[in-house]
Amino acid sequence: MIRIAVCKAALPNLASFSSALPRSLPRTALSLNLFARRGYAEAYNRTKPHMNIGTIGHVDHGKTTLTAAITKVLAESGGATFTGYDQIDKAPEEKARGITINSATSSTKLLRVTMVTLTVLDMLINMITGAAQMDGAIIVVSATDGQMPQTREHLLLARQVGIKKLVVFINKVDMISDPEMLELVDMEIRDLLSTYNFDGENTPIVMGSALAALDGRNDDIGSTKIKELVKACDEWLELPQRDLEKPFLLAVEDVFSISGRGTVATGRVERGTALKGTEVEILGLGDSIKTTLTGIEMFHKELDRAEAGDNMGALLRGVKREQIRRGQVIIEPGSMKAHKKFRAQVYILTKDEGGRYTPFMQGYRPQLFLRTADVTVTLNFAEGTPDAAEKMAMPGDNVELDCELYFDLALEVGSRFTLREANRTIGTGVVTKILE
Ligand SMILES: Nc1nc2c(ncn2[C@@H]2O[C@H](COP(=O)(O)OP(=O)(O)OP(=O)(O)O)[C@@H](O)[C@H]2O)c(=O)[nH]1
Ligand SMILES: [Mg+2]
Repeated sequence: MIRIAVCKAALPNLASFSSALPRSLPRTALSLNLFARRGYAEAYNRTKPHMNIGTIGHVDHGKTTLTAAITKVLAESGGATFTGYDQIDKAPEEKARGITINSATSSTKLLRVTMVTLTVLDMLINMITGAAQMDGAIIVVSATDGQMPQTREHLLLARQVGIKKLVVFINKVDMISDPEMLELVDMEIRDLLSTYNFDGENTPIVMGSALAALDGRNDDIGSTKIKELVKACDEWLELPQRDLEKPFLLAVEDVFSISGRGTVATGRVERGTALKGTEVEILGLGDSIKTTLTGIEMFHKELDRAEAGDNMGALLRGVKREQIRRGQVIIEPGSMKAHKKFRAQVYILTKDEGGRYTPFMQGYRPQLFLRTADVTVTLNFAEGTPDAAEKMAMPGDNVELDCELYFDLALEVGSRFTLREANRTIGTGVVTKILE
């Protein structure tokens, strides 16, 4: 009870983290499956709305089974290609493999979702760095356990990356004979949703069995419920608003040298649009470079234009392989600056949310993850904080910190980041003031 109260107290600030695009997501000990806006070239069509929906939830609650079940049930109506359980968490060489799902319902929203499965590790890194975005989520909760620490951790972090709505799937109802038990889980999860600033009252909760659907038995708790879940996603989740109007920004994920062509940086367009032939600036982690975007590639096709939400390859004129790296950004020249010092509002995760067990003091140095960058940062209590030298930041606290990065990064007021140490997320923050 007390823990929840602590989280609640932290929420007004967390809510203000939302808005716009995610900069980071949690490290979790789970496999996370993503329905992403990537896919086969022939399936790609800009006029149809796309959505990225991730499955989240506590370990073993049935995320992978559910993903397989969705593809199976939708495959029967021609809306997807069945992807077996074994294939879902596998590591494909190209990192992401698309399975197109045409929503089976008559909805206008999820006309076409491309489901991409990533390895656990890639998924974690992508989520942390914001390279993969989720527009909505299905949170899977096992009816046998009810909410668990990762259920809470994922809700918190989903909120922090700007997910405003999600759909709940209470799984494994085949193992529950007492209907009162299901009512309890329902109530408990609605409470929890409200605690984390989701609409606990109106969020659709579907109860069923992913395994039954996958095995093709007990349709009343199996395939019927999967269809209900897809319909709920269609109706309840909102199409994302892409930051099309803002100046172009691409977070560099990877860099390749293509013989005869030059250097290509790949990554997700966080905002704006870019036309082939425009001037761009490479920013962060040292000197900035001005160059020309000589080519745009997506799904092995040459395009003239890329926009927010796209994953693109950027061919850059006269830039050597070693002049650009992961963690930098490619922007409209002059639209942003790189900084080392800033003030931030930071929420320190509790141990139940996967965070630290112990407080930390002034001068603490974790890793800061911002978009695709990962840089050591020194944390001090904001200038003017009374008794800063003795003060401690406790798990569950919301603190104002002055942050000093080891390398400069492209950031601005509103930029969001994650703090990590020894493979765990210990805090999430938002930049409130540039200091230097
Ligand atoms: N009885 C029952 N078992 C289920 C159901 N759904 C999944 N399971 C079982 O629960 C176990 C965990 O399911 P997964 O789909 O691997 O769970 P997960 O959330 O992907 O687990 P991690 O990736 O390890 O976090 C497996 O043994 C599944 O067969 C269900 O509806 N009923
Ligand atoms: Mg799994």
